Amino acid sequence: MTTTTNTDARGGQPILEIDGFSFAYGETQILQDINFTAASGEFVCIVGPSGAGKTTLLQCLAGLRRPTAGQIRFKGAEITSPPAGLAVVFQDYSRSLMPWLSAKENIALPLKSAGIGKREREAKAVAALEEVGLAAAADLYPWELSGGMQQRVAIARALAYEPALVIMDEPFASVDAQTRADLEDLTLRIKEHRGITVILVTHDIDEAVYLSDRVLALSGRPAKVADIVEIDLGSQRDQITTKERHEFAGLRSRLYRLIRRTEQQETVTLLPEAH
Ligand SMILES: Nc1ncnc2c1ncn2[C@@H]1O[C@H](COP(=O)(O)OP(=O)(O)OP(=O)(O)O)[C@@H](O)[C@H]1O
Repeated sequence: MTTTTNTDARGGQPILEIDGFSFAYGETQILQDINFTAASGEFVCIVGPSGAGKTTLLQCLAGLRRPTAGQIRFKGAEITSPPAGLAVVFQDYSRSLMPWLSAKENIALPLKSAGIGKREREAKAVAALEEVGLAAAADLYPWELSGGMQQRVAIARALAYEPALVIMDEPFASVDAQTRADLEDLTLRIKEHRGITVILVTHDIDEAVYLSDRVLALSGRPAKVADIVEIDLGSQRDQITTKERHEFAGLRSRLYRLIRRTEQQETVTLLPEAH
């Protein structure tokens, strides 16, 4: 295990450091020379064209895959397997929740593997359900809950673990627009309240601007960092007034251009040569 004493842009110990990171599936290079540092308490969204390698990067951050070059560090220690203090929320809540367990039991299950006693597991599960506004659904099964409620259970399960860093892969992609907005605001509130760091992959540029302190934009094949965009919209976000601001529109256009440029470049590369 390697440890470092780097500091982040705010002068503190960075919670996450991606250092000269590259990844290949066999001969196919997917991500190349990615460098990024997240400060404790930051909300970072990762955007990029489809197939850029965003999920692959998250899997490496979560310790589920190893980089083929470079290093990822969590609290200064190299990630070589899923580290304690880091929780993951996936898009597909229907597959991530156990259908034969109640909401409360789904949340308590990973705590059992962490060696936490029965009464404490139960207390943590109930508290986490309260935090996501689902106290009344503790004894319901996933199939008795709406999609948005199931994703709240998945978020509660991550929170019960009391992580310092939550990694989310397209967590709101499978719910309707109003539920999505509610879940975005819930995630912002939890992040603020708990002071945790969130790294979230999304296809939705508006969502990235709305949620983030910074957006990491990936582009190219293999994907590299196209830009790291500061989202200077203050810590209080509102679905209507924040999105009405001209700064919001400017940031959204800037990110769209970055992503579109990549997609156009790819189209040009794929066109057959003229004879
Ligand atoms: N297990 C795997 N083996 C080989 N190639 C893979 C594997 N998983 C993903 N890939 C390829 O790696 C590339 C990046 O995939 P990844 O899912 O990380 O991209 P993504 O940016 O998350 O895509 P999307 O936005 O469409 O979800 C794609 O070309 C994909 O086909």
